[in-house]
Amino acid sequence: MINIVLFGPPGSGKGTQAQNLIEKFNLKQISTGDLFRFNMKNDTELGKLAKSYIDKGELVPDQVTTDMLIDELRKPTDTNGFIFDGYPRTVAQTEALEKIVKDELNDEIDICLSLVVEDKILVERLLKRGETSGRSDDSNVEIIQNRIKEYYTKTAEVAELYKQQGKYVEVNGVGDINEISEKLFAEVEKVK
Ligand SMILES: Nc1ncnc2c1ncn2[C@@H]1O[C@H](COP(=O)(O)OP(=O)(O)O)[C@@H](O)[C@H]1O
Ligand SMILES: [Mg+2]
Repeated sequence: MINIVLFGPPGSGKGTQAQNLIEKFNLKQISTGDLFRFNMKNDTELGKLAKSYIDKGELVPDQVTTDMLIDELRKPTDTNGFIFDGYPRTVAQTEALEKIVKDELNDEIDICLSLVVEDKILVERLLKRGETSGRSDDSNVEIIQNRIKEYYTKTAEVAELYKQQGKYVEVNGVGDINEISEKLFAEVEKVK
């Protein structure tokens, strides 16, 4: 089993790179953002709750997000491992994930791959994605700025925890998508 945390600010390319990692290593992606969007589209109770945060560019509370992640992880699947995309986003979630992976998979996180992209490029990418994604949180600059602010105030410190464990690797997220993937593949190969 190989378990990867894909880390980085909104728009850094986590979703894009997760697709390539899945194909390369036969992994299952667990994207908390995608799971919330699925629930919002289907207008579930969870979706309605999530929407009240996501539309403002805020993080959904830890407990709600973690419960949803556990449900997803418990679904039977034939996989070589997991890519966690968009989770953990807080210190509490990082601690929760360590416990979940141990309890549910009898395993641990092998590596935290962090995509580094400057803010100006993030905003450009997210506005462009908003033209076609229909995502309410990509629709205007204020919401996007708030998401980036949430990242720096609540999420960036997650990196420190993985650094302390010697599991943190930064990769430049600007440039050709396949070249970035190759760099990520090489880092995964080292811990596989
Ligand atoms: N290396 C890259 N170069 C240019 N654009 C990119 C790159 N990686 C991703 N993008 C674009 O940036 C936007 C955000 O990417 P995405 O993978 O959805 O990021 P995240 O999941 O981290 O929010 C998308 O529109 C995507 O097409
Ligand atoms: Mg994403």
